[in-house]
Amino acid sequence: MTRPQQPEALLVLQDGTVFKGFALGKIGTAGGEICFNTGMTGYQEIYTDPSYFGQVIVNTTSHIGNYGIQLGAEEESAGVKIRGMVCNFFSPTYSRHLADGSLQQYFEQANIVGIHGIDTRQLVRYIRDKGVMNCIISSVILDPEVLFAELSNVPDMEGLELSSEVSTQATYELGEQDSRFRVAVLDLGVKKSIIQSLADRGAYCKVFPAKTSFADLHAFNPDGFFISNGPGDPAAMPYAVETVKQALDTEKPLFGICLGHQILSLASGIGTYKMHNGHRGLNHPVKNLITGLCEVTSQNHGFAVKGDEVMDHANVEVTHINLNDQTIEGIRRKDKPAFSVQYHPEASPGPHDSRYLFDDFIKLMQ
Ligand SMILES: NC(=O)CC[C@H](N)C(=O)O
Repeated sequence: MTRPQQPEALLVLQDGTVFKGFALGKIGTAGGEICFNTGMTGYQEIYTDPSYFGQVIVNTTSHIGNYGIQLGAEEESAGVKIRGMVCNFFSPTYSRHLADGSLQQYFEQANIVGIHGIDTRQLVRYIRDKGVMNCIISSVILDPEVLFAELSNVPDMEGLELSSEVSTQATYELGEQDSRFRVAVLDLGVKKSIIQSLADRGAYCKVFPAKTSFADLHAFNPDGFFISNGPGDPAAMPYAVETVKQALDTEKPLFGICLGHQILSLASGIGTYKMHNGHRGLNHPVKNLITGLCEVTSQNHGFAVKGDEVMDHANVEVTHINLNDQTIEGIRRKDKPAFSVQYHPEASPGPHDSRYLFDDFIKLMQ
């Protein structure tokens, strides 16, 4: 079978390594932090997850685009949040009768630049060994040296505050108004399926912009606080740390996911650090140290909380650890009704092993 002529594209890494491939999505140039996700499915949920804002995603699954896209149902936020995409085989056509369109059109409309025809096994092994770095993709600048020079304009993820760029601008509500539980959701880049998981369990959620003051959250008279996932470096978010500190003082239940877990840790005096490579995929094994059971989890994070500082903390205990690298995956406060996990119990996409955490939060509010 002969393929139609495709526009060429280049991927250049921060250390100067060049990969050649073909353009997908919009013709253009895009740079960001290069991250790989090993999930076998759920590409649209990944691309619309606000936690990926500013990042170029390498999908290690070799076929991308083949089941098209669905508007609404498979979107974790209003529109695509990633900066760019890299894959092996990109399918411009799709076969699924429920799809609303092709991934190619979806990316074109969202101005997303991508590259395919890349040996993603080679690329992932490379960045796995060298560690996380920035990259740039282009289907218009095809001189590697010129493109490499453009890379210096891509900001470093470390120290970058991004939540306020993806958070809601105005408050909104979800769930039944006369519900037994009112939850104040601090939106640091929240995924839709997380708010839905709370609403499905009978919580009436009011979602607040990232930089909302504690006083405004408190004015909603919530039964509990939820601190969401989101992009960027948690250490660059003193405003959210301050809000969480004040929320803890109320002695009301507080639950954090991913970035929310990192913010709860910072508010408890535990530091965070940038990992050599993040955890991004659907099959990360986590051990629950309270029950002794293992969970298969969905993950997406590039920062983590400092293990030794958790261990030494008088009022914080480790509840979950990652069985691949022993990093901290969950904590709880001994002196407050507050807990958090580094991974994604809403698991959209992903396994459902960890959904009990939403039930635990509801029970704490009872
Ligand atoms: N999914 C998230 O909330 C990610 C948190 C944070 N931005 C990190 O990369 O570690």
